[in-house]
Amino acid sequence: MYFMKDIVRDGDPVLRKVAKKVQFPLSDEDKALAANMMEYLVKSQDEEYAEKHQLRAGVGLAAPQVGVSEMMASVLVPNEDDPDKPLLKITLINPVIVRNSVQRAALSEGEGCLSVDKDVPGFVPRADRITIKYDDFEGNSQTLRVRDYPAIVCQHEIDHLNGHLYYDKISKTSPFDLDPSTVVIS
Ligand SMILES: CC(C)(C)[C@H](NC(=O)Nc1cc(F)cc(F)c1)C(=O)N(CC(=O)NO)CC1CCCC1
Ligand SMILES: [Zn+2]
Repeated sequence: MYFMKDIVRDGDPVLRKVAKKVQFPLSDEDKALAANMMEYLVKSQDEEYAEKHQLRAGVGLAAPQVGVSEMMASVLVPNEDDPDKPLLKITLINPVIVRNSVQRAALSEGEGCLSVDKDVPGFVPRADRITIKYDDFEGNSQTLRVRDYPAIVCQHEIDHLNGHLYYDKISKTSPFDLDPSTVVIS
């Protein structure tokens, strides 16, 4: 299980590297890494456990954030209506975004990051819909099409694998200006 002490913070060079592709068959270490990353997200969304262990409730976690420069990220987007049926629960291995909609989207509250302790205000414009090619645990290539909030989370995590942080994408000149055609997601 990871705790906040295990999460690498901005300033550590590992967050600015392009991570290495994961090799198949998965090593025991990589299997454990995937399990531990998803476990963090599950436990951090359990209010009682998160409170007890002072965890920030996470919807996504990328391997570089726990100090492992490999192309693996976990995503767990809860479903307000039914906690037992998350909107998206997936481990993305060697993910590549192969299609971006022209339509842009941004979270109305801006973004944050488990690895960035400071608050950086401003809209983070992203694609509203994306198609991701990734490998599953057996090494088979899979395709995932996501839109809106789950797509924002996937883009945020895949950025981590390529050394990007959310605030890199906030406009320096006008952080709260948005192209009028951008979908604002609350
Ligand atoms: C940085 C933090 C504020 C902890 C953010 N959580 C979040 O935005 N809210 C949240 C948490 C839940 F558990 C359930 C829920 F529906 C909403 C987050 O996990 N990330 C993931 C991250 O830092 N990955 O590297 C930041 C988000 C900003 C936009 C997408 C991911
Ligand atoms: Zn992040």
